[in-house]
Amino acid sequence: MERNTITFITLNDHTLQAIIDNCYELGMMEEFNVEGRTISQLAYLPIADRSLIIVSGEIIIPAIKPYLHENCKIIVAQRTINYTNIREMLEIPRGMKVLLVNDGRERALDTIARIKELGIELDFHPFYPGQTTYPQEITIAVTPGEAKLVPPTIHKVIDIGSRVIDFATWIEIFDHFKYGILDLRRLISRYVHSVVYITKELSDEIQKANLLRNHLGAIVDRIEDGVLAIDEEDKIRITNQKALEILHLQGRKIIHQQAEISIPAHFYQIICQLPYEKEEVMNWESQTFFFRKTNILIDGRNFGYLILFRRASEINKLEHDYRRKQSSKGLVAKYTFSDLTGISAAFTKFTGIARNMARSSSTILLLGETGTGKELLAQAIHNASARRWEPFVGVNFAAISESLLESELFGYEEGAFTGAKKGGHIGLFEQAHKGTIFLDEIGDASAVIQNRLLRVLQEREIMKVGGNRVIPVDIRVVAATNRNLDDMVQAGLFRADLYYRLNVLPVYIPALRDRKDDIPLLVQEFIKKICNELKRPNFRFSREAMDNMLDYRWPGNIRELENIIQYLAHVVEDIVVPEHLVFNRQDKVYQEIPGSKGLELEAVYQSYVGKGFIQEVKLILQTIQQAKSAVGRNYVIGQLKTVGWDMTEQKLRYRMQLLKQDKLLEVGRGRQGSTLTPKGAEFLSYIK
Ligand SMILES: Nc1ncnc2c1ncn2[C@@H]1O[C@H](COP(=O)(O)OP(=O)(O)OP(=O)(O)O)[C@@H](O)[C@H]1O
Repeated sequence: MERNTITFITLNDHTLQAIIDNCYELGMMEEFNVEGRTISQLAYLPIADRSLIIVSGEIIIPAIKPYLHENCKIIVAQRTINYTNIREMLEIPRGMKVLLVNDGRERALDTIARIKELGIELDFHPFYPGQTTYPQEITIAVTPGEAKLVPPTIHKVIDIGSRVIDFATWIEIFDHFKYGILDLRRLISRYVHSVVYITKELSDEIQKANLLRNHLGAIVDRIEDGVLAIDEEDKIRITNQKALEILHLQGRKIIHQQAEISIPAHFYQIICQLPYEKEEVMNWESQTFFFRKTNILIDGRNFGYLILFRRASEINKLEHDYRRKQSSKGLVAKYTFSDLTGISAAFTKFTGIARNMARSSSTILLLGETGTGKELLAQAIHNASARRWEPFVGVNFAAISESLLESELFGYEEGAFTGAKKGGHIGLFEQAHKGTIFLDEIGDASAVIQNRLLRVLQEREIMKVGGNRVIPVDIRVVAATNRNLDDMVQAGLFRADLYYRLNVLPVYIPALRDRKDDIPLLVQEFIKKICNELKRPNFRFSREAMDNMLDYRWPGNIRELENIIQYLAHVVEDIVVPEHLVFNRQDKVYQEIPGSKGLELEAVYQSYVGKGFIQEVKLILQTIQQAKSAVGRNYVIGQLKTVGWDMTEQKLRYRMQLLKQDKLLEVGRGRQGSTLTPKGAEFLSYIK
């Protein structure tokens, strides 16, 4: 039997191509001879005699008439979008604003209507030549084959291809050729086949989405915060086991349910009132919770909000564990501004300045006499800064021997020198990464160390001893000294460029004699603290004794005051009188405070070896022993110089303090001298 011929005539090439492709997809080549022409081809490609003409729009009929036989039948095709191309569109979140771009207003509106018929719920805005504006929040465009008309500012273009012949038109074509019911069935099955294809694709997608959702569920369940995601229609979209446990909803299915009726009423009230993007503390069921509420934004559109919540007690535990871990490494700042005692105007002023400076990340230089509280203040600054959860690392330049200092500060690589630990060593700068490094007694740093410090402060990177890689470090520097750095710079003892790097935000801490108003309060605080430690009743000062305290010059500042209270706690019953005060007495000797445990001489010896001090300690003890009577620090420094050993007063004070702690020395206050204890003499002969 001769096959029927159908000829599609369209205005442009790509519409024709899309229609012919669709004929292949639907298997229409088995039913008909299918031909296609654009209007411009009609002049040189004639149409077969008995062909049925199908035009893509009424508008082109007058233009094609001259090329057609008189009695030929014309069908105006109804066109619809090609289902096989809609998958990408289904991935756009429901309700989102989308630009529908076509080559004319009517065709744009028609395409929108067709898409809507498919049940795709997007908020379409038509766009066609001649239009210049569209809602600026739109980022996605859908177009049936007119991608070239999409405005360039749109991020994503989904081309669903040119529209094809709809089902009703195919029936009209079949009817024209008087096809029977069996043929129609074939047509329907071809159509269904193409729909099944897209359904299968979709079901694959759904399967993938389900898998992803299960994955997501497993991940969200592992989060230790309670999680609730609520969409813009107040439906619960995501939750986790922790949230269900806190809300007593275990075993209940609340996903896709209305939040207002599924969540306990008071909790629901709380989450509705929460501000966005801000940590908030709220009570629920007499427990304190930390909440955070965040908008869920996808491609600029709001899809509801996410709530994360956790019991404050759990956060405190975390903090506690963290602090314990850090403090086992010795990297924690214990003190905060509330641990600083004082009421004087000078105290209020310098603590106020320091508190403000804490907020910035700039270098701070603390200047003040010994014992004025520089280290305490450095810790308080760290704890008031944004870095408070990160390490606080202190380095005392008077306390570490020169030979160890470089590797302590910068670390070393494995094999850097004989005796270097396997795996190398992480230096203090690296340990302080993200936190604060406190450079105490910076005036005591040697020229070599000053040089290397300058490089770290300039470059914010370090190189380990024996290493060749630079390691970036993010640190906040707080430095302190009781020496006059200005004078040291003048005398060429301190690098001017390092001084300027350190002296960014200077804080001057006044001596105790210049803030006498603080003395009674400090006395009170130390009595409370020390008596509590010793489990003894508090004592008090007579008016005369307190007057003496106010008149005294306090060369050792608050440290000295604390030591005096410590001493008094051992010798005073109830009330302190002027005779108790050591600085009033002629002999000026502290009585020994009982209760210390002796250390094994070897252990003491090893501890000094470990600090790199043993040689210096030996010299100091020898010098004091040879003097036969109590000697002051200046005497020791002078004697050490004669044997070629240069030592600053600060360094000597620190070492003598250690010797005193180990009960090897009896160190007097101020200008009182120091003598060896019997244990000190024993130790000296042991190390000799
Ligand atoms: N405002 C204060 N309130 C309570 N205690 C304080 C205060 N200032 C200092 N102290 C105490 O005084 C002692 C000395 O303080 P700190 O070690 O911080 O002084 P410093 O200036 O760093 O001394 P140095 O220069 O000798 O190293 C510490 O025991 C500290 O706890």
